[in-house]
Amino acid sequence: VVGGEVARPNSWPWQISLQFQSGSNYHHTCGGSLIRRGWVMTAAHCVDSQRTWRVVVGEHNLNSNEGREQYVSVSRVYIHPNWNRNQISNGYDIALLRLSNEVTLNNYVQLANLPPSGQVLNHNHPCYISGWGRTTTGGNLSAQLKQAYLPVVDHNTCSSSGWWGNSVRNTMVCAGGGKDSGCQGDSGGPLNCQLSGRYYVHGVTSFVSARACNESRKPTVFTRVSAYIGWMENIMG
Ligand SMILES: CC(C)c1ccc(NC(=O)[C@H](Cc2ccccc2)NC(=O)[C@H](CCCC[NH3+])NC(=O)C(F)(F)F)cc1
Repeated sequence: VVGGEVARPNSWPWQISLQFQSGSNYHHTCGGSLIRRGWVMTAAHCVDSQRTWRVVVGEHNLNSNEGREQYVSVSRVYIHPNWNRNQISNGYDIALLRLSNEVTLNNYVQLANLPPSGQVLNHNHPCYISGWGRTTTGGNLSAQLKQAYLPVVDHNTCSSSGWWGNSVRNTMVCAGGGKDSGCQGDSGGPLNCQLSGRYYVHGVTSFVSARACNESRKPTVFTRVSAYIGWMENIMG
């Protein structure tokens, strides 16, 4: 996350860290959202390679053990069948991870609220991105979970010339476009949008400008969760 601030610990209790094994260590690579005690929603581009994954829930500082973390391995990866890694602008950047066992819910670990199928938010609807991604373009990951206020940019604006043009579809959500943005390492994480006093995970972080994470008029682009509710329910049962 470029800009924004460090989140109050566990204030986004469905936020997970997706990590891959490298030797005897694990490295954070993407975010995700806990949507059932045994299921995580993330981006397809995070998991379209053969790696040993683990999910950490209840995480805040990646570099210290704060006693709230639960570590669980991934038993199966379900990537959307239409995902094409060479055509990120086609969308379908969404995947489900079946966990090898169910996590315990508590004050630090909660399920995400998902939006109703088909819901589209209006321009400037209040949302926050959260993640451990780079804090500047080309910079380092954040040790602590960060958040930034990224209001929705409607499709009409986001797909206009000077903005993302025809690189965005209405199965995506744009948000931000100013000084604050997502950045590498935030992929797969949630766009948390407020609806009548509760937060819903309305987006899955997908892409930013290749020039600069917070390039102006290139809002962070998210997979629109409400476009994939049916697919997810089919997989999870
Ligand atoms: C739609 C098409 C024109 C398009 C394709 C790719 C991009 N962006 C990108 O590729 C930039 C590149 C980059 C790398 C490092 C630092 C800064 C920027 N990376 C990204 O946007 C990666 C997803 C890449 C998936 C590739 N298999 N996502 C993210 O960084 C995140 F966190 F915002 F979700 C932007 C647009």
